[in-house]
Amino acid sequence: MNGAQTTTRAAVRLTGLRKHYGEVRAVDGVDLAIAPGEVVALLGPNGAGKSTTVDMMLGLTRPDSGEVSIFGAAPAEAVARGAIGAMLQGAALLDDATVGEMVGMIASLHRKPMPVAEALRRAGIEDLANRRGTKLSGGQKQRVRFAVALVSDPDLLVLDEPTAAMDVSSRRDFWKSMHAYTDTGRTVLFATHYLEEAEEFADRVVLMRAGRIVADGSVAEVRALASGRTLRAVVPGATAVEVAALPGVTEYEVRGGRIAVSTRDSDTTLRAVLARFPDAHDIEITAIGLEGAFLTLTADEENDR
Ligand SMILES: Nc1ncnc2c1ncn2[C@@H]1O[C@H](COP(=O)(O)OP(=O)(O)OP(=O)(O)O)[C@@H](O)[C@H]1O
Repeated sequence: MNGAQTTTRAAVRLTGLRKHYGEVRAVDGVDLAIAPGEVVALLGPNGAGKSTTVDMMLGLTRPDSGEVSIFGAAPAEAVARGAIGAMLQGAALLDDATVGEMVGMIASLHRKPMPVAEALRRAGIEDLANRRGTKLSGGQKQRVRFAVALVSDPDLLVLDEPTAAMDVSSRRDFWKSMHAYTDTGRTVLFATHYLEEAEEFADRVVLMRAGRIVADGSVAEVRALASGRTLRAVVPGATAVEVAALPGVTEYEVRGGRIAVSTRDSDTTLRAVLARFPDAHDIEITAIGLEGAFLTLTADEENDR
């Protein structure tokens, strides 16, 4: 865990980052180092502090305390150098300009942009080059924002919920283009609500809750933090007291002859179920997924504020 903390020159290094809004501790002491080439998913429930963290990384919000370093420089400098490409939630697009003009305008602000046609191709919107901002669907606008993020040919891409408003097939295409980009060794940090996107596309998952990082590691590591299995079975006549007494059980539910238990040791629990309830049938054991880990690790956030 935190393997990247030891690298000498991190792509991103956040140290003791804090941002409070009155009573709300939007970001409450975040330390994070991302090594060049890593693809990191920033996960967390609504209000966890993801967007505030991203805004501070980009120099859009000034931290109350702590530091942000992007390839060893302050955010404003990294942005001016074209080292960061950002795709923000609902970033404004120009209604009267065409897609090609918009991406071209951003390209002209940078010293070494990639050709506009290439940015459009990478974002999968070559066919929209002449379309005006007002005529774009929500998902198409997202791709235009992606092209804008790419056109400076940045080493670090920061994406806040990039696939919001995209349908399933656009989402798949988006991640395909993203892969093509990360295969060239670029660093990516993306905030998302989609656990499957984190599982599928990130090398590393950083889980935030109430302004803090509560888990950081590979998908498998984060999943293991909330390790355990769920055992479900039809067990005629089982009572709550009997089920609660089964070995290994941490949580249980008994309803209409069906039991569902969370267990630390599913082998032992299963043996006990079969010994005590020979009529048990339709037995199913499932591993806790990233979703289970997410729910466990982000539970009780209201109590933390
Ligand atoms: N400008 C602001 N003024 C006051 N409070 C703010 C401001 N920006 C964010 N907050 C609060 O800070 C907390 C963290 O918000 P933030 O947008 O960073 O969370 P998030 O993890 O990105 O959430 P979401 O998944 O809903 O986008 C929330 O409680 C939010 O209401």
